[in-house]
Amino acid sequence: MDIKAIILDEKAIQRATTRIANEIIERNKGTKNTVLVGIKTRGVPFAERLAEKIDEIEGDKVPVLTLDITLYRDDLTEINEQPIVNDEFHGDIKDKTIVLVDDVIYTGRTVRAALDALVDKGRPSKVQLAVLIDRGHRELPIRADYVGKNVPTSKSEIVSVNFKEIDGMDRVIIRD
Ligand SMILES: O=P(O)(O)OC[C@H]1O[C@H](OP(=O)(O)OP(=O)(O)O)[C@H](O)[C@@H]1O
Ligand SMILES: O=c1cc[nH]c(=O)[nH]1
Repeated sequence: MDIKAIILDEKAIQRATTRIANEIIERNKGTKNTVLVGIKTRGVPFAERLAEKIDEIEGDKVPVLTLDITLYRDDLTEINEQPIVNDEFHGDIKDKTIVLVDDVIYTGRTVRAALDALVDKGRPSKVQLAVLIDRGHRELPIRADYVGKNVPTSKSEIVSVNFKEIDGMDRVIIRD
């Protein structure tokens, strides 16, 4: 694995997380009716970190739910197979403000599948999207409301987000 660049280090991830947590609070004038929904795999620890930050800032414990979407797409190829959604989601989202959380947005297909899964579970009052990295190359008309960092990439590159909870370290790298 050739690391071409370290885009964010641990401190930078912390700063981006704090900023997004503040933006979520500001945009929604608090977080009273808010539920964070982390998209597996790394959307989940990111959502948990955002919830922790929101609690620190607002003293408000927002629920974190987990959405399990398994992609059968190899990010290195141009094959665009549809994500498979596994039904592991337990929580009431009716009339809630949902913030979908993922580590990376690329084609947008994962988020589209997550939106489909979500509306099957109930009718949220609104859905917003938070990502740590937007690497461009969208194939669907989907954009994030909260972005840690926009990273211009070529299609052949891969952005890897590493979180301590899963990978033993915090960093975001670009590799070939
Ligand atoms: O916008 P898209 O083109 O759908 O790509 C973004 C998705 O790709 C990554 O997931 P990955 O498939 O690597 O699964 P993982 O998170 O379980 O590792 C990332 O975590 C996003 O969920
Ligand atoms: O480069 C990419 C593309 C999709 N998802 C990732 O996590 N990285």
